[in-house]
Amino acid sequence: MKRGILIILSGPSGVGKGTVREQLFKMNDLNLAYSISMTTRKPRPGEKNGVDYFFVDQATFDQKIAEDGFLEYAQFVSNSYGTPKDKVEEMLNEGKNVVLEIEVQGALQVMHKVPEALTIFLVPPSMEELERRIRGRRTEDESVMRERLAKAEREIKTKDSYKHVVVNNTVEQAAKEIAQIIRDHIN
Ligand SMILES: Nc1ncnc2c1ncn2[C@@H]1O[C@H](COP(=O)(O)OP(=O)(O)OP(=O)(O)O)[C@@H](O)[C@H]1O
Ligand SMILES: Nc1nc2c(ncn2[C@@H]2O[C@H](COP(=O)(O)O)[C@@H](O)[C@H]2O)c(=O)[nH]1
Repeated sequence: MKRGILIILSGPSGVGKGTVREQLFKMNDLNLAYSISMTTRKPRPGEKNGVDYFFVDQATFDQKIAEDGFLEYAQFVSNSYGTPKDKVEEMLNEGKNVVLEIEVQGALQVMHKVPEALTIFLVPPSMEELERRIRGRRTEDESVMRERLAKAEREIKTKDSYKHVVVNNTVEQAAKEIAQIIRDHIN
């Protein structure tokens, strides 16, 4: 069986990565599988363990680091996030095109380890719109939101490290552009 490809979908918090990803997963020809990350962040209302994330405490996360169990991991605004590597490997071997929806430090680690990965950076139409989106989601308190927005300014400066940069004007347009990038890559 042909091995799948690794796809990194990165971009600042609140830009719409998760929303665009949901749209992409409706396109069956892309043969996508989602890598569920591990995090020490507390679940938001509606988030499910083993679906949105594996929610763990810091000791469990640190144990996973000690076992060399992550493809990449990073600290993001007071919480740890990482990609469990065994599952990614399994899905790639099953021929799936595996999507990592991760922040910039982790993305740079994967680019180093897997230079052939397809890397896509999603940017907002403007910083004002990014703030509107992250505020509109109502998942973070004011101080965390400010930290995420400050980080976003720095993250966007790394966009040229990615093979593709896509503006998330509308979910449909961004998903369509990313789907085409993936199709061009796999076909
Ligand atoms: N193109 C768009 N136009 C308007 N609103 C959007 C668009 N894309 C996403 N949104 C909204 O912006 C908010 C943030 O989106 P989402 O949670 O998908 O971002 P994210 O990049 O995955 O964030 P995080 O990295 O923090 O998980 C959501 O309320 C979502 O509905
Ligand atoms: N480096 C990694 N970043 C990850 C991973 N899983 C998610 N993320 C990114 O963290 C921020 C914050 O996420 P949130 O769910 O708290 O809003 C966001 O940019 C995610 O894409 C991971 O495994 N590694």
